[in-house]
Amino acid sequence: MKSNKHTAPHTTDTEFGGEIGAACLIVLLPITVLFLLSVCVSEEGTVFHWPPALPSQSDLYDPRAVFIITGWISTHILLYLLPVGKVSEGLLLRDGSRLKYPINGFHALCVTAVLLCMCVCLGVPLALLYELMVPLAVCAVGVALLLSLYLYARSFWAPAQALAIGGNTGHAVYDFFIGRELNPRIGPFDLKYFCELRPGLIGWVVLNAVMLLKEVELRGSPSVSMLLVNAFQLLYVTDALWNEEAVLSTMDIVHDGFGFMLAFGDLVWVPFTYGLQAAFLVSHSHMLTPFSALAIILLNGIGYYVFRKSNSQKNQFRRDPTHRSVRHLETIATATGKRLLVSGWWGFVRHPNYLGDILMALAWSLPCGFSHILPYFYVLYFSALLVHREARDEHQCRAKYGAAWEAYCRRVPYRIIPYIY
Ligand SMILES: NC(=O)C1=CN([C@@H]2O[C@H](COP(=O)(O)OP(=O)(O)OC[C@H]3O[C@@H](n4cnc5c(N)ncnc54)[C@H](OP(=O)(O)O)[C@@H]3O)[C@@H](O)[C@H]2O)C=CC1
Ligand SMILES: CC(C)=CCC[C@@H](C)[C@H]1CC=C2C3=C(CC[C@@]21C)[C@@]1(C)CC[C@H](O)C(C)(C)[C@@H]1CC3
Repeated sequence: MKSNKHTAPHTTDTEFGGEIGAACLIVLLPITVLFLLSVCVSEEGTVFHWPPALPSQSDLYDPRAVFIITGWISTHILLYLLPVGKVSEGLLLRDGSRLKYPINGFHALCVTAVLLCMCVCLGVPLALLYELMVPLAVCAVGVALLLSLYLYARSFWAPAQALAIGGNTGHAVYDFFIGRELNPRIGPFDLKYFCELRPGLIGWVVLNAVMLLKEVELRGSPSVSMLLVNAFQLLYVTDALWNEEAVLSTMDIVHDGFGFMLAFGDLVWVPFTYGLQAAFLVSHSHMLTPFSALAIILLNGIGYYVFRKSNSQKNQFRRDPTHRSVRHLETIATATGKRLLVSGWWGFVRHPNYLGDILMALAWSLPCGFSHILPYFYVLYFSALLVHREARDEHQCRAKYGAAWEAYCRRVPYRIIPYIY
């Protein structure tokens, strides 16, 4: 990949099977979401039933879904634009500038929680959203598709230094999928940053709450499994929004363009597949023994501890290596002037944060029992995503740090799971 700060980067390395892989994913990803949701809400008891009960054409569209999705996204645009919370600067861009981002995602979550409670108190039939899951997902796919077309079109008017390194092969389908522009903005409104943390992530936990309400409607009270899935995933989303500033240094914001992959991932994949366990529990109730409930809580607790501690340690070290919480850690120098941690969490494995995330993913599936593979979809997909992400990051770090990275890999030989991988 070649670029300098004034010429458009020209991408030569492709991922996801290049143009053909991208074309297949654009078609297959939405179909997968609709398939998973349809299986989830069907009463089918065990593993897979073939042929699956696919939704009919009339199940796919409902005007109420269009109204709800438009209202939801508009509410979150308004909450994003509210002048509350601090404003932070992102990392240094190729042209030497830094963008400003509002840090008010946690406020948006709190306002959403208040609105949700008001709806429950006023008797708004929120459980109805359970029946609308498929049309809601179809409508969200439509929004992601329109947004990606807009992003692709506008990228041809963007200055060369605003383009991402990875999405400029010149092959339309691939570039549309990966995304050409790094930080597309309408005035101060950052489209990628907004989509990454607001409508999809908060939508995910709201849909979970709807599943809980539906279970109460059907069975009179929520099951322990449903309460655990809701609590674990709410903790994860609250943590993401509480630590919103840390997102500014993730690969998605710093490196990846904004195209169909992230637009679909943020607006459809996250809200409609990350919470499949709760949707599954509505149609397939599962009783947990007190011992298994405690074991699952412990697993989620350990996963969260590893995830949060390791992410915070690296973020603190990158922000201020002299801070008392990190200054005792052993490091190695790199030619770029930055140092790499080789003790503490980052001396245990090369991606301790991924390990914690995978342990939590497992804890979110176990409350659903073992009668069906569907609640395990998230942990399986997520492990594959993190193995792929680890390989991408490794490639970038090797290019960035050269010999120092090799020394780090010799010192810390395991990538995610000690003695296994
Ligand atoms: N729920 C979900 O769907 C997803 C969740 N995640 C989660 O998001 C979080 C962030 O993950 P991600 O953005 O992939 O990347 P990481 O937070 O793991 O960051 C990787 C970067 O950290 C720096 N780094 C790596 N090793 C060291 C070291 N030894 N010392 C100091 N710095 C080091 C390097 O950047 P540099 O040196 O330039 O600072 C590297 O590029 C993770 O917890 C992950 O599990 C991620 C994807 C999806
Ligand atoms: C199949 C497909 C289209 C995948 C696209 C991948 C995206 C779904 C994920 C890429 C990176 C993500 C992150 C989060 C959510 C999923 C996506 C968008 C994240 C916001 C979840 C909460 C975490 O605490 C996080 C903030 C660290 C995380 C950032 C990366």
